[in-house]
Amino acid sequence: MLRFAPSPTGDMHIGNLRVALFNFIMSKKLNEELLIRIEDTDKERNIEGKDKEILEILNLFSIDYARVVYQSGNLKYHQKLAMQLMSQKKAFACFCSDEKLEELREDAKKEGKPFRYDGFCASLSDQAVLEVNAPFTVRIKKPDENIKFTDLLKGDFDYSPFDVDSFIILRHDKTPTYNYACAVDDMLYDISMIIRGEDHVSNTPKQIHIRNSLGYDKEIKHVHLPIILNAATGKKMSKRDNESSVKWLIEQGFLPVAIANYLVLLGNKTPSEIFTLEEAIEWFEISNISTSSAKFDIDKLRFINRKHLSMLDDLRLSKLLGFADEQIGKLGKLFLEEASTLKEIKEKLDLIFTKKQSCEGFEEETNKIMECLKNAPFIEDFEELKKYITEQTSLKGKNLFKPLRYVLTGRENGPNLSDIYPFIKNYLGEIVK
Ligand SMILES: Nc1ncnc2c1ncn2[C@@H]1O[C@H](COP(=O)(O)OP(=O)(O)OP(=O)(O)O)[C@@H](O)[C@H]1O
Repeated sequence: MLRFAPSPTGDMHIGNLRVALFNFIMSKKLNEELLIRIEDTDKERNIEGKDKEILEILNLFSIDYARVVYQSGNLKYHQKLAMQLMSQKKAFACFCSDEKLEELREDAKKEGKPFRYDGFCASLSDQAVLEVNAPFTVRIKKPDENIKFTDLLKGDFDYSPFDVDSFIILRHDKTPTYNYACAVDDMLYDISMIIRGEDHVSNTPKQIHIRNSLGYDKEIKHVHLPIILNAATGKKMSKRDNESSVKWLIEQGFLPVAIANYLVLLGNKTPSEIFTLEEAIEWFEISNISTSSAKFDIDKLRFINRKHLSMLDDLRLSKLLGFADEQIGKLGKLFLEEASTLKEIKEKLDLIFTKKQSCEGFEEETNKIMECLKNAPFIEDFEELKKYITEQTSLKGKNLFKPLRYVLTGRENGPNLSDIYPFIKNYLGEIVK
């Protein structure tokens, strides 16, 4: 089983989505199930409703999963297994106060060394532990040997016991810390491959050490994907960045298929530039992913979105634009030279259908054309339409074309009227109302 494990701490961004997509693709390739695990143990950072939003986004992208679990639901296992570790002397009660730990941190800083726990409580006798009447955390003992693992993308890693340290697994309130809950859950759900962002590389030896200590010997494969950076700030994308939020991109009119295409293409060797997820499942290889971080390039996404919009079925596009007429889908595609999203196409359509004022400098001509069209019979062809208006109004040349374009499209430039007309001829009454 594979897993995608988001925290419900903000809007899902495209860095998170890329991880979800790669897990989905690999679950299909390996013919294994995908688990969604909502990592909600850090109560203070959780935001109400974000879990539901994440699941809605996964559905929108057709990322199908076998089940959803909430990490907080496994508290009893986290605690039970911590007791097991304590009884086996692989973990110990730590009574060190926050103040003392802060002092150790300060000392390490002064010496230019990384902070490590000094091991004081590791050697307390059982009797001493029983006699101390103070709150305690549970720490796992650091490993005796180096923790090694191979990342399928980044190669071999080797961490000394000093790197791993004796770290807290249960807090004072006996809730699990991030690494502990994560390691236990990956074991409980029989996860075979962990695909996540490289911000988790340093967590991996700790999580392996926890499972080793619990006697779990099934090897889990690891893939740490490069981080996607915010193009403007050059920093790791965060759930607080609006313009990388998946919700925002969808609201702007980017198609899920295009966003997925962009995210799989980004920093990857692919046989073509434009593809669907189903196609990507055919040829996807972890080893083709670049190990360097990538910047989110919205212009590239706009280009890919245009391509997917142009490939959409006309009726489907029209429905996405709020109509149910394939002619409107065809019309929408005409605007793809200048529009890249559903929202931008919709803006052009709105200009056609909203009530017009008057074309500047051609007020009289505009009125004449409007009146003429209001009384016109149904005209099939644009050449005939021009002829008809000229016959009725004597307008021609610039005096005909400028106001006519304005009357039909609500603007002074854009695709050829002869290209637009076939798709709007059925709506003429509405357009000149
Ligand atoms: N900028 C990023 N690029 C690529 N992957 C990322 C990025 N940020 C997070 N991830 C990955 O997204 C997955 C879900 O993580 P999580 O929900 O904790 O997101 P987060 O953005 O790190 O959240 P928070 O900012 O609240 O810690 C993890 O596998 C994480 O490694």
